[in-house]
Amino acid sequence: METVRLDGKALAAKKRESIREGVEKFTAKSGFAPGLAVIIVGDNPASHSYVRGKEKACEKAGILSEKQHLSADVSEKELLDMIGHYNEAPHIHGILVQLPLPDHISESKVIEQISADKDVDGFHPISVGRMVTGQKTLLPCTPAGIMEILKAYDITLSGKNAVVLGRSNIVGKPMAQLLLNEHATVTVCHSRTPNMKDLAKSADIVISAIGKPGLVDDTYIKEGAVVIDVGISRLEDGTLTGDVDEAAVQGQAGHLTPVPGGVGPMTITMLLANTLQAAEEQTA
Ligand SMILES: NC(=O)C1=CN([C@@H]2O[C@H](COP(=O)(O)OP(=O)(O)OC[C@H]3O[C@@H](n4cnc5c(N)ncnc54)[C@H](OP(=O)(O)O)[C@@H]3O)[C@@H](O)[C@H]2O)C=CC1
Ligand SMILES: Nc1nc(=O)c2c([nH]1)NC[C@@H]1CN(c3ccc(C(=O)N[C@@H](CCC(=O)O)C(=O)O)cc3)C=[N+]21
Repeated sequence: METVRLDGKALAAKKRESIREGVEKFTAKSGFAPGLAVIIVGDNPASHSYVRGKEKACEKAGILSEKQHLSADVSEKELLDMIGHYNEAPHIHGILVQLPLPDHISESKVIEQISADKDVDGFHPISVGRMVTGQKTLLPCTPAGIMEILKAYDITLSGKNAVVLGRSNIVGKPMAQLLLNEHATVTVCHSRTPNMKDLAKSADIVISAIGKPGLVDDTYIKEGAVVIDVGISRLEDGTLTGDVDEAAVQGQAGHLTPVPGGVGPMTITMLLANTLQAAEEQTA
């Protein structure tokens, strides 16, 4: 069978245009632009490259972005104080602290310090609680972006078997929850799952968020299944690659997101959407 490529990049371009129009209306009405504070700690090149991508996207959408670069040995208190400052800043509607953080800083303390109203990553326990109970909230960008891809390609979720590979707080767990909210039957696999391949092979939808290049080949995929590749790894030659062995699943999968050009561009798009949503809610 022909594998349909799920073009996250093209969908992201379309959505960003409509977000740009929403931002323009917001700015005309309120007299100020939506504002995003991005805090990055340390000198991890991958993190800096993602943050550059976010800033560029904000600029194109008309969102004000304010970057704070802290050194890797900054104290936890200093970071918490900076977040406290942005919680009170009227020109900032969204706060993002780029992960991972250095080991001496508690990720959960930092996330809880962000005001839930400004939690554009959707990682705060209040946001997570609202998501789990099906209330309106700011949703985590990567899983929300994947839901938009599935919707844009009319992929039915209700009654389908979905298998999520990975159980991180930022991708795997919220992904499973959003699929469940749309009435899929969801299985979550992780490093202690003995029969991950069999579980994946039985699924209508496989979402891989592990970070192991090429792990998912045709032996994991049922004929016609929808395959979403969240993984991003940089190979020695500098190229980016996903968890899915694209050549192996070609012709076996019904649908497949490429890496790059699949989930990644939609993650940034949902960050823009969340920042606009947060600004609208804070000024309503
Ligand atoms: N496209 C995008 O927008 C984004 C992409 N990413 C990418 O997605 C990938 C996952 O990110 P993230 O969730 O933050 O990663 P984490 O490292 O936090 O989580 C990885 C998960 O994979 C599981 N795992 C690791 N090895 C195996 C294995 N051999 N078999 C089964 N399960 C395994 C781990 O299990 P356990 O819990 O038992 O340790 C864990 O649950 C990375 O490549 C990351 O770069 C991340 C965010 C956004
Ligand atoms: N607080 C926080 N929020 C995050 O959302 C967050 C984070 N920390 N830490 C790291 C991960 C990773 N992440 C990506 C965002 C965009 C692309 C992306 O745009 N990828 C492009 C390629 C980009 C390139 O060429 O470098 C693509 O897949 O096509 C990828 C990964 C967000 N994350």
